[in-house]
Amino acid sequence: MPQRPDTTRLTLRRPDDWHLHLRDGAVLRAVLPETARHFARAIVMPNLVPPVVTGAEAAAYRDRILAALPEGARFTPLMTLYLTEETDPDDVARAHAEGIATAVKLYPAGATTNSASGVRDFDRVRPVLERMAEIGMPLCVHGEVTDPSVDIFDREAVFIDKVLKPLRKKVPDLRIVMEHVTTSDAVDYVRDTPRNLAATITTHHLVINRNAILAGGIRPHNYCLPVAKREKHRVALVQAAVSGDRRFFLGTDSAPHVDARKLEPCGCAGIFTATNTMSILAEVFDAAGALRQLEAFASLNGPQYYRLPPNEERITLEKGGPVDHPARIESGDGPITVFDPGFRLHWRVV
Ligand SMILES: NC(=O)N[C@@H](CC(=O)O)C(=O)O
Ligand SMILES: [Zn+2]
Ligand SMILES: [Zn+2]
Repeated sequence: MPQRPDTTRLTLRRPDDWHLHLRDGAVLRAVLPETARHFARAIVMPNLVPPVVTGAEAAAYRDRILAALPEGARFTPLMTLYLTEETDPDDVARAHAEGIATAVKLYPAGATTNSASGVRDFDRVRPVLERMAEIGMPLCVHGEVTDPSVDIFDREAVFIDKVLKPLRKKVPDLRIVMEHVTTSDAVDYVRDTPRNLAATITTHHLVINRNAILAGGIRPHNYCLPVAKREKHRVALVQAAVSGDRRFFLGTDSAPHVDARKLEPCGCAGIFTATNTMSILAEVFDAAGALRQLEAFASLNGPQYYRLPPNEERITLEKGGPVDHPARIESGDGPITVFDPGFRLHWRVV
């Protein structure tokens, strides 16, 4: 007889976060322990001010992260380089060969928080992309067009047609990760693409749809980019995440901003989920009857696409009475609100 799954305890390989914002200074020191507690590695986003563009800048940022780690933490930051139209292909290749940079990050200029130095003319970065294709270095993409005439809820779908498809034709050997996908269009595109394309899915996009931002009052803490879409898109994301399909894996996009910056009349985009991500994911996968796929999504598919070994260590999650997480964490620059999924959590990392 097949063994009945144990639905109150779940052991999996230690997870990794394939899309994470750690910031710098006081905020870095406040948020890093939240990720290092559960995650072994993370792809660290380079959108600091000024951005992390060169290999030397990535090495210096990595050193600041390592210096901010709590005593005894076992956590490896995997660094990314912020792609600009001035990026030097040789510098990128060197940083990759030396193990300083794992990937390059493409922000269309103006698409999201701290993306002003991003790419306007994609032909100008062709030489970098071609070199990356040669050496097998992945490109992480913020997949939204910035054309103000395109509706904000359509910017991801339009990006696929107007930017990603042509780019993949021009540089077919480039290995791409579509970051934080939010639409069934992106899920379908990844599913229909046999090679060199994968996608990260965030914690919050598995949980909220656009009502969580706008219904019953405006909720800045649920505002991020790409903005959450209709319920049918959230359902498509959950289906992709629990499917076991190796091309979908966890990138929390945990993006801390101090509350003062979130609550301004023009508040910034980003949701901070590092603190309760594993509890939320267990709840989502449990509700979908797919707890056994959580390891693939959080611990196996990412390393496979990045051609890294999965972690040997294990973590155990346990289901019990309601689990409380702090509503906010303190940083030297002010409080940072932790994402509220809107339902009680019962899973905790033991
Ligand atoms: N996701 C967000 O809304 N914000 C991110 C940037 C990004 O990942 O696009 C940030 O840096 O705050
Ligand atoms: Zn982004
Ligand atoms: Zn991000």
